[in-house]
Amino acid sequence: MAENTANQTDMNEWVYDFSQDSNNEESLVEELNNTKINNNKVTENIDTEKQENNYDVADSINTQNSWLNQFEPKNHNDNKDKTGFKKRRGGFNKSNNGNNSFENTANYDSTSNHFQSNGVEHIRVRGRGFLKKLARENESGRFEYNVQEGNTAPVYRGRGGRANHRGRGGRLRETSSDSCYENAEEGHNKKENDKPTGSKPVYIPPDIENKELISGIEVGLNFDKYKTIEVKVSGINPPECMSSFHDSGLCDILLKNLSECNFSTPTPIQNYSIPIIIAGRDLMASAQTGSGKTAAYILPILHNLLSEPTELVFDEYHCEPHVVIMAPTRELAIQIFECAWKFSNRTNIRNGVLYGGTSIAHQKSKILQKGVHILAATPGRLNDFVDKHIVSFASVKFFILDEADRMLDMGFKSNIELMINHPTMKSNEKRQTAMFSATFASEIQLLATSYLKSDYIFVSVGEIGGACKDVFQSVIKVTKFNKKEAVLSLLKDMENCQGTIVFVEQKRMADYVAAYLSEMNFPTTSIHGDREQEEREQALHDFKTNKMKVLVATAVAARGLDIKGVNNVVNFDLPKTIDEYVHRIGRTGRLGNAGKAISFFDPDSDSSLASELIRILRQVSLN
Ligand SMILES: Nc1ncnc2c1ncn2[C@@H]1O[C@H](COP(=O)(O)OP(=O)(O)OP(=O)(O)O)[C@@H](O)[C@H]1O
Repeated sequence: MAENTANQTDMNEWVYDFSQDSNNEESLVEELNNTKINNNKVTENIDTEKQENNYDVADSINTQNSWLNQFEPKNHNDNKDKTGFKKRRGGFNKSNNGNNSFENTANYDSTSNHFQSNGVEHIRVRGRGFLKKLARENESGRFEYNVQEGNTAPVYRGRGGRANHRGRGGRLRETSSDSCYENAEEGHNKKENDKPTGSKPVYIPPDIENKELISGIEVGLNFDKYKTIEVKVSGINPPECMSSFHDSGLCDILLKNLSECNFSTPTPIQNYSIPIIIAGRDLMASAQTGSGKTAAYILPILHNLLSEPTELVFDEYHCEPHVVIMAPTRELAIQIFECAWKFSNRTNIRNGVLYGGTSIAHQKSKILQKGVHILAATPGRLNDFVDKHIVSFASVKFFILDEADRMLDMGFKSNIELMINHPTMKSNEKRQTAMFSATFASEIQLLATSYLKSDYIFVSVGEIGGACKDVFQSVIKVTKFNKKEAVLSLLKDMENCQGTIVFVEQKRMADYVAAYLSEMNFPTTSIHGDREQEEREQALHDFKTNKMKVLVATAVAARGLDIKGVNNVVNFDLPKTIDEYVHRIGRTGRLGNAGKAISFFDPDSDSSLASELIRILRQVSLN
């Protein structure tokens, strides 16, 4: 019987034999259950029987709460912490009182609902109406939350410890009735659907201040391998692809910006997309994660705006962007905005971003101040602005769907259709439309064609939906009861766990795992849809600046996020679909850099993914 910890098994011992052609799903599942892969091998190493190691099996087996109970800090001696707040069912409150094991948790995040034992009291904030927040500045100038009934004072938060300032060094939460009702967004916080309370703190995000943080990933050793990837192009009369940025016809100012951003050689998706978009053609494109799809559409769009300038229409009530870029998550919308901003340097191009969880008034004033040429947005907030006639599509030249397959699946489709069919939106024929993703199921491709001109071009770089080959993938059999220890072992075994993203399926699990790892002295933060937007951005900031070594995330961080120094992705829970797996592991191994992805395969819950998982692993091993 194998030992109950991940590090007691040699992960290379069991090599999956890809020569056995096993098409039968059951046998694949069995294979996964019994042995297998690492670098496209599956290893068996975690025994399911030592569950009691984690928690009391007898009273909890097979119930969700019991599964969560294993994360309960061991020293709880009553159901309430000293603040008087009841512990969550199956979970816990975090406070630094002496009653629980979090008193020594040095590192769990720095924001309001995460624990930090720096001698400052940090209380988990449980939602509006349940816990009132009081901003109190501590000695370092940093704000924290205190529990005090009846206090609804505005709360300010500073990253660098400066109060009453916005920007990276200080952020403002205003108290207003300006509420967000959107829901068309991944990781959307349900609390945002609450009726306005009149005292809801509204988050005003910082302006871009730290250019270093948006400077992008550096080219890795395997960058040259991009040249060997097969590219397929279909459609009538496709424009010639380019071979260098200097060939591209992009205007000089953009070439200068490119060189400042250390973009010296285009990636294949850029080689093909840039000429196609410059030529005015519609495009559906697929290329592996981390291969530069964002610049592949931003650069030709900027070129068009600069070489064929048209008047920007806006007044104090509304604006008419020339370019609308849709993304499924807030953080991705921000990232696209930052990318456009970076390449618009020295031009008169104005960029804007709209996303939920933030002050509507603030975003409105931002885009109406001077108008915007390029607007990156999440669907819910954009729809809201369109409904309120703040944004009109009357001047749209380009409509872009990033993560297009996600934008057109059931979750977002109706929102996208609302925009595409909006009375102010130009017809397919009169606007240019482009769609990008690393995954593109054929039924979504079919649906997508109805939004494109009939002579659109389709480009695929490598296998559509294939995993990035620079990610070393391994799968370990771990049952749910042993995952906690397995992830701990993995982190301990890593020479340096800096830059590790741990993916989980449930929002509350993200908090539990993050709290547990913090307790085990791994500086960890979390991002998921139940966190306030300010906390989500703070978590990403802390992870990007290496303040936190580990980021525990739900699907909200699976797609598109481009973070330097992500070396490892751990699938604590495997996702439900193989496409999400491909996107998750694509947070590492970007732009020719090597990365590692380790997935816990639980036969009880993951067998439906087994055959697809093996297909993806085989693809990589065969090339
Ligand atoms: N030609 C280039 N030269 C140097 N850096 C580049 C180049 N193209 C893109 N990059 C950088 O590569 C990183 C990945 O780019 P990007 O986020 O656009 O990838 P992507 O294909 O959209 O990934 P995903 O599928 O995960 O969304 C970014 O940091 C970007 O700045």
